[in-house]
Amino acid sequence: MYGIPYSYYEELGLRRYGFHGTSYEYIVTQVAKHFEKPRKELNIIACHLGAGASLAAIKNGSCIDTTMGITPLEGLVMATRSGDIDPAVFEILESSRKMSIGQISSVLNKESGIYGICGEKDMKTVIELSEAGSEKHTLALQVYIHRIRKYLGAFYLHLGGRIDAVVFSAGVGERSSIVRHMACCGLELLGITLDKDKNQADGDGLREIQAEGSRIKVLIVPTDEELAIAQQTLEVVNESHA
Ligand SMILES: Nc1ncnc2c1ncn2[C@@H]1O[C@H](COP(=O)(O)OP(=O)(O)O)[C@@H](O)[C@H]1O
Ligand SMILES: CC(=O)OP(=O)(O)O
Ligand SMILES: [Mg+2]
Repeated sequence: MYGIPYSYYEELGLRRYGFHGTSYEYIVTQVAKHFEKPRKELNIIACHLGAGASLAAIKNGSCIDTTMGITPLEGLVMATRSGDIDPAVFEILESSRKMSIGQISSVLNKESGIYGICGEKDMKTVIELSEAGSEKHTLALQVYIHRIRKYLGAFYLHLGGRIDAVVFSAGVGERSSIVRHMACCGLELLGITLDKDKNQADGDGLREIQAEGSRIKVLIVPTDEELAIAQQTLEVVNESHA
């Protein structure tokens, strides 16, 4: 729920909703298989970090919280989306820049996020330029990571720390060892420790990258939303013929 008048929920269906459900469904299935555990017993924090990005807290195999809202604009700082922002920004831009709601909304969706901060939306390039010493690109990367960690902490508490795994998925989550390292850095006391070499190693398929002795596993799970859609479609078709 949003903390706004209840009638908006009743009359307009205005509530938090969430996205990337197809990817999370696929991830839960893969992780349950990997741990040979019933999915009803699986607690994970899943990080779907693509151009659009979100985190999901998954308890007993079901999502109990996610960072996107009624639209994909809420939550993490993404490639071009701002993520969480004070709604007062609308009023400020409307009065100072004479922008319409539609124009502001378009800027927050298409010209904000890491692109808004540093002028580059491809995370691979942002990291390269940051490593080459660009302050703007370093700032964008730090803001991006800061928001991921904020929700990682929140979801850790939602799950009472009883977590089987933190999962990284989608373009950035699967391919960027630096983002994974920055997201998990200093979390040893929470039971999350990455293995430096495993995190940096090339590979494909589901793999574990936590250090030995890390209470919580850290996984890379290549997501496959197309396959998940095909499988779910097949289930529906089979059910309707049953
Ligand atoms: N090696 C890499 N390091 C960092 N980011 C990467 C790497 N490879 C791809 N990406 C990033 O992954 C993102 C795209 O992820 P993807 O899940 O394919 O996106 P979409 O949300 O469009 O489905 C892009 O921002 C791209 O820069
Ligand atoms: C919801 C969303 O933004 O998805 P993606 O960017 O992964 O296409
Ligand atoms: Mg995607």
